[in-house]
Amino acid sequence: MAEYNRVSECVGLITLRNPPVNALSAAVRQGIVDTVQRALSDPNVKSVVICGQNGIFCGGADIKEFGSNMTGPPLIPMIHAIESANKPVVAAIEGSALGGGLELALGCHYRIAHSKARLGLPEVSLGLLPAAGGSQRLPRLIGVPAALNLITTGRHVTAAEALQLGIVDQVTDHNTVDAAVKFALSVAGRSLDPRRISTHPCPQQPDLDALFEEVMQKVRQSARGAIAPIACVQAVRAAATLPYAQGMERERELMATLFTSGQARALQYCFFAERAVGRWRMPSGARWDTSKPRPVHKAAVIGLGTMGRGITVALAQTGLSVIAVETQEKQLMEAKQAISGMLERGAKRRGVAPALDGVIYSQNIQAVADVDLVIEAVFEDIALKTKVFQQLSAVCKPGTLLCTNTSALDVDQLASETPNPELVVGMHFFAPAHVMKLLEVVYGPRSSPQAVATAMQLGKKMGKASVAVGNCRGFVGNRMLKPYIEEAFFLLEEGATPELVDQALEEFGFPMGVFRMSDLSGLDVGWRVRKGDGLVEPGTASGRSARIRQGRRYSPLGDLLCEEGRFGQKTGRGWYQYDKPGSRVARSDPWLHSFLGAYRAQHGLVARRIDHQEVLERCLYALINEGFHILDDGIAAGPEDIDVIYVSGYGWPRHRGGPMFYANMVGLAKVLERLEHYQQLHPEVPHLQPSSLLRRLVASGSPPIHKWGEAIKKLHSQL
Ligand SMILES: CCCCCC/C=C/CC(=O)SCCNC(=O)CCNC(=O)[C@H](O)C(C)(C)COP(=O)(O)OP(=O)(O)OC[C@H]1O[C@@H](n2cnc3c(N)ncnc32)[C@H](O)[C@@H]1OP(=O)(O)O
Repeated sequence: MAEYNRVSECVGLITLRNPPVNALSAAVRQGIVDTVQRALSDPNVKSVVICGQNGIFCGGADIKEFGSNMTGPPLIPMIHAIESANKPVVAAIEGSALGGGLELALGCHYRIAHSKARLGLPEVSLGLLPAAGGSQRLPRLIGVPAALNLITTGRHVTAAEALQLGIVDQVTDHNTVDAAVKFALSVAGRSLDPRRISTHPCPQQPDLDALFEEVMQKVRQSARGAIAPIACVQAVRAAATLPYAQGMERERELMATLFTSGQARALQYCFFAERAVGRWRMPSGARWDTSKPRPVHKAAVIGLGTMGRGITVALAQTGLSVIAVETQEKQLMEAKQAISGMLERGAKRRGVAPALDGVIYSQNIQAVADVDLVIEAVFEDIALKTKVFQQLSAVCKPGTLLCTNTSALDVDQLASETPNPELVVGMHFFAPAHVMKLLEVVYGPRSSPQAVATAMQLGKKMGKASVAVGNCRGFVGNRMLKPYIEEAFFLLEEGATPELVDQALEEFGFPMGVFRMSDLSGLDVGWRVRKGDGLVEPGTASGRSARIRQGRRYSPLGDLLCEEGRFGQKTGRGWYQYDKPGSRVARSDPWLHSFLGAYRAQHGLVARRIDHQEVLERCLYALINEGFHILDDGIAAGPEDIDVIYVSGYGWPRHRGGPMFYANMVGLAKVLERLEHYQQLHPEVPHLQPSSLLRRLVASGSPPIHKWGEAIKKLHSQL
């Protein structure tokens, strides 16, 4: 709702009240309509100030209302009434003015912002466009290029940048409402005609067509199939080329298509899923709201290879003191140089001082004696990690949390090697660790809730999408990736090429298909894991039996490439060829195609035509099926956890919401039917065997994704 007061005798003060972000719910919109009318009809009121309670102006439309029948006064006429008012209306912006919140402020005649405020039109990230006049007013106010940038990226700007762009009229370090009231008094009685943005023409822009063509091309390239950024460009184009009323009509048409689109649903689901994963829970019943994190002031990183360096940077950038340990002097010196460089570049980008003094380098593990938390990032070898954990247990002060960055080893086994297994959790970062958003916090049966709470809080401080998951082979992300990669290998055996598979996945929205990604991360990584699992048999034994290992279908294609020294980009050859080792531009490799032909002939395989649909169904449904196993095993608490992991760490296109959301959109019955179909064709592939949870969900009527939690609980209790 909105509260009305008269202050300084002749200023009507309207305060938006809808915690936590004063979203423009039906009640708030009604409150604004009523209070604005009251202020305008009160002859004692000379000017009006609109502010938000609790230090935030407005977080925009209430996203929770979007799925339902929207009631209450619509935004556009409400904002129009403010702009047309015959008394000056001033927006007092503290905290955030985002989306509909900024559109409301753009309808006001003046905007005063606190220096710490952030403003933006982030609708594009929810699959929408600023459709309460924002796409028409902002270009008129700040010009087409700047408006295009803000509206197509959804980025938030600081108050200082907003002032420079001309979005706000004044920035204050003091009480924003007081400043706005003073300002409102000073402008009472002035002509408002020049202050009504909708009446302005768009500032002239030379070569408008070329500008829009260039931006459209850029947006299409980066959108990876998302439709909202394109609609945003079209809406701004309308602002630049049409009178306001016609531009508004175009804005409405474009929004009508976006508003009900699957992409908007997916993106809005992601918004809430990212917040939901912070409310973690463990099978033991431990939860985020009953588990208190320990304070972490000082941390240590053991092992300064690629991962350790990135983790050190991520920790130092949060303001923590970090002890970075590497036992070999040469490696330590190299790491110091690399970490300093990363900190300097990061600080330059963010316009702050680099936290170089926050990191102390040491060759001696004794240096970590007084830290609150250690992250071990040594080579992936259980004997080495066990030794490190035993040393840490002896050296660290009581209560120090011991975390491992392992991506493949058993966190429980490591915990069992320490006298305090309750203090051990996995913190699985993704390379490069100071850049990638995802962090899997892996708990074992003995990890204490406090240890999980501490790792989750630290992840949040580092700006990571932190997801608490149970301990199993590959945790959540890599466990689901395994069947996805295996299906891609099988498709090559059956007649596909890396180019075909990658094209299908990239058209779906992945930034890179599975083979280009494998070339980037290195084919030797998977080879080492398969060797460790006893799956690799050197040489090229032929016939069907060579492709059945440990009782299931196996493709040795990746191993054969590694035997040829083709490790991907780093060797200049992999599934593709590169100009030179380290080069990033993948080119089709005729050698690979004849290798595949010879391989098929040797194994008696006849290549058949494979289309994009089959690539998507085989790779994605196998991955999704593993996701259902993970939910059934209680490794992930809910589908949101899996989806956040895939969107923030594995390049799953955000506008498709994550694998489990995608399954929900496709229809669980359809996913089940296709898995059954492929399982019949490939009975020796266990990962195509539909998970029992998927079957049970379909049998119980395929509940929508937000009801899976209840369904899983119910289905488990019936077992
Ligand atoms: C057909 C015509 C229809 C016309 C429709 C008109 C369309 C208007 C366009 C819009 O305005 S769309 C909304 C645009 N706004 C945003 O995208 C902002 C989203 N919010 C944020 O970015 C952040 O929440 C924040 C405002 C910067 C605050 O960040 P902070 O880290 O402090 O808190 P959070 O944890 O993110 O949020 C707290 C709590 O509030 C919920 N919430 C936030 N914003 C909204 C919102 N706009 N609507 C509903 N709920 C919102 C958030 O979900 C958290 O609650 P939860 O229970 O933990 O999930």
